[in-house]
Amino acid sequence: MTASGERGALGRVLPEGRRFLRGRRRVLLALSGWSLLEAAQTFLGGYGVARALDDGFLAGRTGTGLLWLTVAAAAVLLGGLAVRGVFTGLAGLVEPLRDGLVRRAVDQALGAALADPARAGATAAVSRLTHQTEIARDSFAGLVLTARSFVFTTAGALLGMASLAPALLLVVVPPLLAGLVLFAATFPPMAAAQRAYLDADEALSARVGAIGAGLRDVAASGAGARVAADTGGLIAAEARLSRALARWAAVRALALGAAGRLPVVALLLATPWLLDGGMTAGALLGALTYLVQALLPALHELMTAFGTAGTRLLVVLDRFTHRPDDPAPAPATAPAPVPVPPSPPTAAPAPVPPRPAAVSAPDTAPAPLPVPPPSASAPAPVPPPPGTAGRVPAAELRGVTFAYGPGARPVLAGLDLRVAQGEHLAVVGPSGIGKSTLTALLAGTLAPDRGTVRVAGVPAGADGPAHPESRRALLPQQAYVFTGTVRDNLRYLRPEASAAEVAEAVRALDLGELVRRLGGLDAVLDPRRLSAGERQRLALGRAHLSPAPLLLLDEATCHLDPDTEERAERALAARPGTLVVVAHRISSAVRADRVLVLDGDRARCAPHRELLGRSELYRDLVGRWGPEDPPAPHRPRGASTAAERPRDPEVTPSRRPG
Ligand SMILES: Nc1ncnc2c1ncn2[C@@H]1O[C@H](COP(=O)(O)OP(=O)(O)OP(=O)(O)O)[C@@H](O)[C@H]1O
Repeated sequence: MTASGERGALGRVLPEGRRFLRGRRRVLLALSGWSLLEAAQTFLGGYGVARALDDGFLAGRTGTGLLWLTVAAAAVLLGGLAVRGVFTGLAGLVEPLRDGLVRRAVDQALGAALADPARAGATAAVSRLTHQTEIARDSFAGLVLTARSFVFTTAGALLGMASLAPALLLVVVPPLLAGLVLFAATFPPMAAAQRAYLDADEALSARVGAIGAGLRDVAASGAGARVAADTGGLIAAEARLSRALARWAAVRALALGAAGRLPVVALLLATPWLLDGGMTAGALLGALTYLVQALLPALHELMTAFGTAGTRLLVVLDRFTHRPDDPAPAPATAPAPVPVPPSPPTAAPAPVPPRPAAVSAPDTAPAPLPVPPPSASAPAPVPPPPGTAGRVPAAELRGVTFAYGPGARPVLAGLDLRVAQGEHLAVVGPSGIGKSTLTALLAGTLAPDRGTVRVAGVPAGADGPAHPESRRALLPQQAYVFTGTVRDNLRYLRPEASAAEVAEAVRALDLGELVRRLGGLDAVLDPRRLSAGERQRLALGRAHLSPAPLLLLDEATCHLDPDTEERAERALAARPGTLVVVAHRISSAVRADRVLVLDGDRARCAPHRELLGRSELYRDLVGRWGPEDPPAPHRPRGASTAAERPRDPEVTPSRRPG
C-alpha cells in the first residue's frame, strides 16, 4: 500500500473507529481517570527526586530528602493501582471490538456465499474469522494501553519539568518532537509491507484450501510437482514479504534509538548553559528522571506498539470495513506473480490454457489449480507385445497387498485379478472396503506393498514406462474442470484431438445441450459456476477422448441421474478399450460383463446373475440398492469373447489378516 493507499485505509477505518469510541464514552472516561493517576505518579516521581536533592540532601537536611524520596516511592504504588484500573477498563473496549469483527466476518462470508455459492468455501474467510480477528483484538488492546500511557505520562513529565524549570522544556521538547516525526515517516511503508504480507497470507490460505479440495484430481492428473512448485512460490512470496516487514521493523528501531536518546544527549550538552542560568542540580536530576524513567519507556512502548500493532490494526480493520462487493483496495505491493517453473520437456511441454483476465478468480475465491495437460507429444498407447494381442490382460493384479502405512491393517491382501482387454468390470463392496484403493493401484498412483500391478502388460506405477496417462485414465468422484475453454477441458487428456473427435465425444456422451448452455466449445468455463454433475459430464467426455485403453471410473457418475449415468457408461464401454467402474448403483453392476465384489476374505468376481447365486454380500448389496429390472448385459465393441475373458477362479480371495 502506498502512502495514499494508507490514507485511503485510514479514511475508511477512522469514521467507524470514531463511531465505535463514541458509543463507549463511559469506558473511555474510566480509562482516563485511571490514567490521570498514572500521570500523577510520573509527576511525583521526578518532582520528588528533585526536591529530595535541592531541599534535602544538598541543603544538609537528610530527613527532608528521605521524605521526598518516600513520596517518589509512594507514587510508584499509586501507579500500580492505576495499571490495575486500566486493565479492568480495557476489557470494556477490546471485547466489543472483537465481537463486532467476528459478526462482520460471518456476515461478509455469508453474504459472499449467497451472492456466489461457488465461493461458499472461501478459506480467506477462515483466516479473517480467526487469525485476523485476534490480530485486531491484541493490536487494539496494545495500542490503547500504550497510547493512553504515552499521553498521560508525557503530560505528567512535561508538567513536572515545567514546574521545576521551564527552560528544561526548551532543551527536551525539540529532539522529542524530531524523534516522533522520524518515527511517523516510517509508518506508511511499514503499513504497506504489512498489507502485502496479509495479502500473501490470504492467497496462500486460499490456494491450500483449493489444493485440499482437489487433491485426488491433482494426484490422478500427475500434477503434484507442478502444484507443489506453484504453492512453493506462494510460500516463498510470503516469506519474502515477512522479511521485508522485518527490515522495516529494523529501520523503525533505529528511529526509536535516535528519538529516545537525543533528548538525554541534549540535556547533558545543555547542562553548563542551564547551570549558568541558575538551574539547580536537583532540577537537572529531576529532568533526567523524567526522561529516563518515564518519557523514554513510554516513547519506546508507543513506537513499538504503533510500529507493529498500529499498522497491523489498520490493515486488518480495513479488510473488515471494506465490503466484499466494494472495489478492492489494490495493494501496491501485492505478492509477485508466482513463478511456475517450466515443466521438463519430457513431462508435459504443452502449455496450460491461459486464464483470461475476465474470468480470473477474485482474491477471496480459491483459484482453480493449474494442472498441466498431458503432453500433446505423449507416446501413443503402448501396444501389447507382438504376438500377444488379445492375450495380454488389460490389467492384472498378482498377490497384491496394500496398507496405508507400515503398521496399518492391509486394505487389500493377496489379491489376484485379471481384467481382459475390452472387458467392462464393475467393482462393488461396502464403503471403506478398498474400491478406490484398487482403482488407485490400477492407475499406478499407489504402489502395492507386495505383489505386482500391470496395465497392458507393463508395471502400472513409477517403475513402469513414462506417460502412464497414455495407458490408463482415472476419473475420481470429484471431477476436475479448469478455467479454460470447453474444448480445452474436453481435450485435456488428448490435446491433439481433432474437431471431429471432439464432436463425436460430445455426441456419444450427449453433451450437446450442456455445451450449448455453456456458450459453445470456445466459451471459457468458470469452474465455480458448474454443478458437480456438469463437471462430471465434462470429465466423462474427456475420458471418452482419452487415448488410454483402460478407463477407471471411481464413482465418477455419482452426481448423475440414472439415465445420464447409463448413457455415459454405455458410451464409454462402447469405446475401444477396457472399462473398470466402481459402481454407484445396481444398474451399473448389471450392465457390466463381470462384477468384482470386494469383501475382505470373500472377494468374488463373476457376471451379475452368477454372483447373485454365489455371494451373500453381493445379494445383500443388491438388496440394499433396491430392486431394479436388470437390463441385458451390454457387449462392448471390441470386447473379448467369453473364452478370452477370465472367469471367477482368476480372482482369488483377498484376505485381510486379523
Ligand atoms: N490416504 C489414506 N490414508 C489412510 N487410510 C486410507 C486412505 N485412503 C483410504 N483409507 C482407508 O482405506 C480403506 C479403504 O478406503 P477406500 O477409499 O479404498 O474404500 P472404498 O471402498 O472406496 O470406500 P467408499 O465406497 O466409501 O469410497 C478405508 O478404511 C479408508 O479409511
